[in-house]
Amino acid sequence: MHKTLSQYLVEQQRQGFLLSEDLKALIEGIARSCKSIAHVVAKGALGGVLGNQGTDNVQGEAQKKMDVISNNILLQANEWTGHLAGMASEEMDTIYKIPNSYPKGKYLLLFDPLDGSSNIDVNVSIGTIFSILKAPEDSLNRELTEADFLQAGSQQVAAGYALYGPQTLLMLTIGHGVVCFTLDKDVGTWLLTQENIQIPTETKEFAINMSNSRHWDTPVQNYIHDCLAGTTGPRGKDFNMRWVASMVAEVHRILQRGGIFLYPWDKRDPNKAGKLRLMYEANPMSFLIEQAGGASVDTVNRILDIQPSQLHQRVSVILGSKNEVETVKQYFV
Ligand SMILES: O=P(O)(O)OC[C@H]1O[C@](O)(COP(=O)(O)O)[C@@H](O)[C@@H]1O
Ligand SMILES: [Mg+2]
Ligand SMILES: [Mg+2]
Repeated sequence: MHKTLSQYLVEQQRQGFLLSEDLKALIEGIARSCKSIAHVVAKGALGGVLGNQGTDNVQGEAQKKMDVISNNILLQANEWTGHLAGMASEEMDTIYKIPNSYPKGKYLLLFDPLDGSSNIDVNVSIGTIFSILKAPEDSLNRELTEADFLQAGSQQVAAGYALYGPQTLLMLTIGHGVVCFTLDKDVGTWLLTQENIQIPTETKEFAINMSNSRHWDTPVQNYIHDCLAGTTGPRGKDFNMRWVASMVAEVHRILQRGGIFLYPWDKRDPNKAGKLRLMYEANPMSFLIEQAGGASVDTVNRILDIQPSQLHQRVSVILGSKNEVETVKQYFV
């Protein structure tokens, strides 16, 4: 018999893994929101949810209808529960403070409501990424500010993602390893299907958007060049390549069978630190990857140690199998 998400969380509490009632209920609430999003995603053209919304988000990216729908589902499902002080999302200009008419809680929820937007209309895997922080103690008796969210990824108390693919999955860490739940759509329940997920330390598979290669920095060019050289090159082995263009799908593959994922800084827009967002993508994914025995860096620095200075901050990301990340780091020193 598979355990349900609630049974798993109660068990974690009993084992003393510092899981408050509020945090437990918050995670269950996020999982319920992801179930709703999965339902809408699956309707596709029948639900009239494909295509563009006709608006841009704060980062100047065209929003898909599903970006906006998913964002609203997460806001509406979690604002009234009393577990949160505020929320922040890739799709909102600034933070969302819990309205005064609702009870205020002690956690902050940050999310990428729909990751892999370019894949929505072509029926390729997409997901929802989330990160939970504690609101600073002193913020509970005053107006919440953006600065309250600017905490290093190492401060996360939980993180995870839902993956809307051939199966609907929920990957979760509360700081004690990584577990995976599969949505049983017949009964609408998340059931525990994998525990103690461990990323193999070695790999022969990389994921990078090769079309950007002429814009890469020299260390990235050198690293990929050596991978492509295969058995006759300095790495002495043949590599395979994958690029789904949904970070959730790439990270999921790496959590299952190892690999390395790179979305590095490049010269297309030299003032941008990278494409991916630190608070909504890089931090939660880095927490999961480290909890599964992998590594995650910008170039040489651990992503979870970065002190954010802006809510929508971007970052260069290199994550995956530990020894391969270590190898890439050597190209930067
Ligand atoms: O289209 P590109 O440049 O290959 O970028 C793909 C990357 O962009 C992202 O889609 C960004 O996520 P959003 O869809 O949430 O904007 C990542 O999931 C993915 O790794
Ligand atoms: Mg994303
Ligand atoms: Mg997104």
